[in-house]
Amino acid sequence: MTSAAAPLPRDLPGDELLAALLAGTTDDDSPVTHVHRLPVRAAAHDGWPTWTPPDLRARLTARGVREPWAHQVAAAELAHAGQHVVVATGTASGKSLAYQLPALAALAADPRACVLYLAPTKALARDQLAAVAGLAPPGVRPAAYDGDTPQEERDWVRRHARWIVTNPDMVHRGILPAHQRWSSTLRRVAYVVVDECHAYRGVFGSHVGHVLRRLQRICRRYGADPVFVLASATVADPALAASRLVGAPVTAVTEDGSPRPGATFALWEPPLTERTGEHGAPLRRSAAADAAGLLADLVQQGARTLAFVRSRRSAESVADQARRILVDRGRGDLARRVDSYRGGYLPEERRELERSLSAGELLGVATTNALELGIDIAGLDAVLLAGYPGTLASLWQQAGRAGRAQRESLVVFVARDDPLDHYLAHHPQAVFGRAVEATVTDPGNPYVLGPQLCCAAAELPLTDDELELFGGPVARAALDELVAAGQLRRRPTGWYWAGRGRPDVDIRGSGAEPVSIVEGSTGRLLGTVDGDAAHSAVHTGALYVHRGETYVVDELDVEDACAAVHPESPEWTTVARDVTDLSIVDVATTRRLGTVTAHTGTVDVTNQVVAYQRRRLGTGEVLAEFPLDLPARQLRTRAVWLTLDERAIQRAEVDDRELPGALHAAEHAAIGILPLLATCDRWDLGGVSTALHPDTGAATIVVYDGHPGGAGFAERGHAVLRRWLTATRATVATCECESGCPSCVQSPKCGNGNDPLDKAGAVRVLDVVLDELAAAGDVDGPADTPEDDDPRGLGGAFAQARAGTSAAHSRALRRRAQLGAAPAVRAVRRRPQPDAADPPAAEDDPFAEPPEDDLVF
Ligand SMILES: Nc1ncnc2c1ncn2[C@@H]1O[C@H](COP(=O)(O)OP(=O)(O)OP(=O)(O)O)[C@@H](O)[C@H]1O
Repeated sequence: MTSAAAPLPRDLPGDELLAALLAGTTDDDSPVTHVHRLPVRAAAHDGWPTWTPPDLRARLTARGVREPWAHQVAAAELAHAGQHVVVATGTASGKSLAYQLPALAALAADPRACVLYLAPTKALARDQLAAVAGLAPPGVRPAAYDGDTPQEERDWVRRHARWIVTNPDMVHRGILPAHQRWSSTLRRVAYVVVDECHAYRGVFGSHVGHVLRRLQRICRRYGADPVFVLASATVADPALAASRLVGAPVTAVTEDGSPRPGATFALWEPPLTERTGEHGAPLRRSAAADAAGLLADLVQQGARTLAFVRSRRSAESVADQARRILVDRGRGDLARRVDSYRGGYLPEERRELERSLSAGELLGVATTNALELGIDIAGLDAVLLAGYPGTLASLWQQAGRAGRAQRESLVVFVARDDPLDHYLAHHPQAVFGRAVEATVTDPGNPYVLGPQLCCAAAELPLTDDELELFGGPVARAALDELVAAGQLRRRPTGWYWAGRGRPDVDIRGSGAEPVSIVEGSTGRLLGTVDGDAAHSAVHTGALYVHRGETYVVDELDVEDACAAVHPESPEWTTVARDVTDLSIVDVATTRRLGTVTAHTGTVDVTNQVVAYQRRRLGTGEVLAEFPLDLPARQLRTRAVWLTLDERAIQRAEVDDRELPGALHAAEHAAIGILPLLATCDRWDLGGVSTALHPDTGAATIVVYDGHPGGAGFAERGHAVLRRWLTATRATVATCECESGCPSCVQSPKCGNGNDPLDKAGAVRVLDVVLDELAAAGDVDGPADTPEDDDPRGLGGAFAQARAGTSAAHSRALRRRAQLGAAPAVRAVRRRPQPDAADPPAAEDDPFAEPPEDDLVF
């Protein structure tokens, strides 16, 4: 045991740190599946643009920026020349300077000019505010206008600030609806900065795309034509993604001129243990447990380390476990230098944690992704990622926090017991040889477009010549429908909002009202749960975890959107059981591949949470099951589905008894893998598989977007079907478990309790589908060409998918118009219980509770 005051080893390079972590393990029992070296990159400088104000240059030089890097100059020159630009260079590559230079120069040249800066997180907003305050001359008066800005300060910000730090939510709810009051600012906006633009994806991203279009429209009406500067360290095909986000051509600057220190990057998979879970499946040691051990080891090596985890609760428990390990080793002195960081801490607590980590007083911090974006903490010795953070973009963002000027750092990705993590641990090329996933947004989604057009019309009547900005023909079809539904009125001068008050549009949610969690005995509001997840997460009897504390739900009142809870720490957890029915509304695309057919289209999903199980903590043993009486919920969305005819099933050699389990297992694994190719999480997706679907008359596997109207994920899956299913098959086939486990075919959110599942059958079914794809000469757009990993390839495939989507949405809109404005959802009765002759549909439920994203406001 080391003595309490033992000196720490210092400044070990990444490969030596890794060797220290692995000391005592043999090659056979090493959890490391791959080691990758990221090379050092030298800096490329360029001269200051001639238009740089001398005092700005002096202030930057005083802060250590003696000469700008080449990409900063390239982006700044484009923006200065009036072109929309996206800076897509690495983490901590000085992207801020790329927009600060032209924007502060514009403010210096025109004492009336203003800048709107949009950030996806409060932490980043505050960080940027402080940075600009240090650079801007006094007349600029940078200020924040967000949910935390006191009412009395808001008027001041509107009247006096010339650099306004805000977010898309405030633009949507605060600025645009009150544009008359904001007119003196809006007519002077020279630049709109959209920082960390990859954060705007899926349904939220599609809404943000429209908020930016609305902003442009209103600015133009007041005579301003702002230049958009976007920034992201991790966005695939940045020009395409940024153009889609702002609705105008954007030029990308991607050549990174900043110096990069090298790193050793290890992939790590915790071993299988003796423990078993559902249906006796073997379980791996948890990623959190391994991360806590590694954090303690690294702290003991004197390495300043961040451990990224996937929930707030985990941040605290990993820090706690690491401290306990250090105390057990007699290093109480080091245990005091380990802490946790997450959203929900007071701002001053967070600032203090950031400061002490930067200063080296803290050596180890377990954090949620709250520390992922933009906060200028770099120069760390090591970063641990406990579980895949959901996107490759986030993985690189988090990994980028490690990196010291002189010595190479260490990054360790610790895989969780889940198909995607398992796949990545065994397919290094999927981490290191691949561009980040396409940032999928779909501004044509009728559930986004319609409400957004209402907002626009309520701000100022929409005119014919503005429709192009909102999607052209798709927007016109949506307007016709809104007029038919009485929400808008068509007049010779444009489309007018006909409703009362303002349209109430939530750009972050699906529209479902959030459910309040209230402590019954005190009436204290603990927090809220997303309305979509509420039935699964806070049904009566559910175990609910809030900031590390456990509560049991006494009653969920659906009408009042309120769950009453009491504190309790039982030895069990709860898992909701649900039933899902899916009916096909219309088919947008059909690809016949011999005995298999692939489709995309619109589906109606009806989901009902019908019961819950109590399961023993640790073992997962089912202790009891209780019925629930909750209403069914309905979702009209987009899906991709495969049908297999009799010949395909015969070739796969699955009999009637095996077929439901084979399809169900393939569906689970496919859902687990799709986030590899689209910026979504498995919790954004749902699925249904059945040996005989009434709408297709065949064995069917459906994967659908868990958001009303879809978010582009299903179409993305269809566009890259071959790569998606190849990776799915590899995940299932290479998993060392015998008959299915959480690393391959079990799903944490399966409404059927992961029953039935047939792992071997799934591989054979996927083989047949892949054979048919190959025989049909099917390629995933440009993505299966030799430049398979080229981000432009992904973009090309996406562009194709988008073209299909718009047409499909027009059809969906027409169809909805025929059905009447309110989407008529066909309720389908649940099929009978398992039976070889009439097997049930097995589903994966997107309504279940997702992991936490700590990024958002
Ligand atoms: N040309 C330069 N020369 C030296 N240092 C620079 C230069 N440009 C920026 N820096 C420094 O690099 C650090 C990172 O800059 P910045 O935070 O702008 O990077 P970023 O790309 O926005 O980071 P993130 O990926 O976290 O958003 C800062 O400390 C900044 O002062």
